[in-house]
Amino acid sequence: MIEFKDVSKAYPNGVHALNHVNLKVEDGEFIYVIGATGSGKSTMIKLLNGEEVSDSGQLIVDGVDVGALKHRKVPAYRRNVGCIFQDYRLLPKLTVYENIAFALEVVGMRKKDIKNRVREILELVDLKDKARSYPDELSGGQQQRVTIGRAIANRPKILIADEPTGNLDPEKSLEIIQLLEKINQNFGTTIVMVTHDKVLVDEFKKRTIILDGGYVIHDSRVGGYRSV
Ligand SMILES: Nc1ncnc2c1ncn2[C@@H]1O[C@H](COP(=O)(O)OP(=O)(O)OP(=O)(O)O)[C@@H](O)[C@H]1O
Repeated sequence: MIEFKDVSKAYPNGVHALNHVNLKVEDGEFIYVIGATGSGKSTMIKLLNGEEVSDSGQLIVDGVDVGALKHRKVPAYRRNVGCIFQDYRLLPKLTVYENIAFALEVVGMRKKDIKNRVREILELVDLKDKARSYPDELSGGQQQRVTIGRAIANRPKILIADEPTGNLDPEKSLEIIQLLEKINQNFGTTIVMVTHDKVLVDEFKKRTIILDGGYVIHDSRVGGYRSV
């Protein structure tokens, strides 16, 4: 479970990016976080992946008080929280296979297990035929599917997606949301997705959180832009 308990975060320049956020996300939920530019969405994600620490309040993820994590424990925590971004962030000199395998090598998985796991992942993200390709030989949608594969390679309990369809056309965006839904259903992965994509939010309705000026101003179980 993810629980924000009265969480506030200001940056050194005095901007209050999040204010008294209270939010509970149960295991296996798939939620959207929406809001205008500067409303605090990325800050929420940075707190979740341990990149930033709140000034007050508590963020509990899977029983871990993230703000109180010792520096050396952050990498282990991050293994449980997969992240994908708008700008893919693949390693350009590694093939698709190697990009995914890398995430498993760093946690010390055996070579044989890595091979099996990467094969499974490539099947899931429908890129078996691109294993030997390099990122710049792939379309945007394909690159995003590789990053999703890499993010879930370690079977994290939580997957955070920061505008995963931001650079994609509607058809490719649809593929990405369908893939995320499959991961959510097949593995029970909790998914928190920040998005500006009104069409997706309206068509694939899910619990939707709206941020405004760092405040949660709406938490709709019905979802969809029109109903909030
Ligand atoms: N590192 C930083 N230092 C200072 N201010 C920051 C920093 N990061 C974000 N902010 C400010 O905090 C506020 C919230 O920013 P945040 O990036 O969380 O918003 P967002 O909702 O993700 O915006 P966008 O949709 O444009 O990505 C904004 O006013 C922003 O200018």
